[in-house]
Amino acid sequence: MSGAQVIEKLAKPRGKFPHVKVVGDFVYVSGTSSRRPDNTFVGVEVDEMGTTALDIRAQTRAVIENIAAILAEVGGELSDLVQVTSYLVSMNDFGGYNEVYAELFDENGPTRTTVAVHQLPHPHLLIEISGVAYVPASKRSASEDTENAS
Ligand SMILES: O=C(O)C/C=C/C(=O)C(=O)O
Repeated sequence: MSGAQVIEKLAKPRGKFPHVKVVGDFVYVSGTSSRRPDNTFVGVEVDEMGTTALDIRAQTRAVIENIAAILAEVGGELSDLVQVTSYLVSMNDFGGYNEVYAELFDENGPTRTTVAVHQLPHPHLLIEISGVAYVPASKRSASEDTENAS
C-alpha cells in the first residue's frame, strides 16, 4: 500500500488529513493520541462528580500502540520508526511518559524530540506523538502478500 491512508478501523482523524502517508520508503504518521475508534480516550476517567483523572502512563502506552496499529497497516512496526516528536501538555508528565517510552524503545530506537505545548486538540489529552518510519517497499509488499494470502 502506498500514498495517504485513512484507516477505517482506527479513530477517525479529527480533520482533513490521513493517519499515514507513504513517500518512497518513508512512512509519515500524523499526530496520534490515545483516542479509541469510539472517540473515548485511554487514560481518562471521569467519576460521578465529574472529577477527571488523566493518566500519562496509560495515554503514552495507548498512543504508541495506536502508532503501531497505523504502521502495521502499511507493513511496518515500531522498530521501523526513525524519528518521533512527542507533544506533552505539561512537562510535569515527562517522568511518566519517559518511563513508558523506555519500556518500548531504547537508544537504538528512533531519534526523539519532546516539547510542551499549550493545548492539544481535546482537553483530556496529555500527549500526542507523530513519527516517521523507514519501511522499504520490499518489506511493505511482503506484508501485502501475507494479507492477500489470508
Ligand atoms: O486523533 C487525535 O485524537 C489527535 C488529534 C490530532 C489532530 O487533530 C492534529 O494533530 O491535528
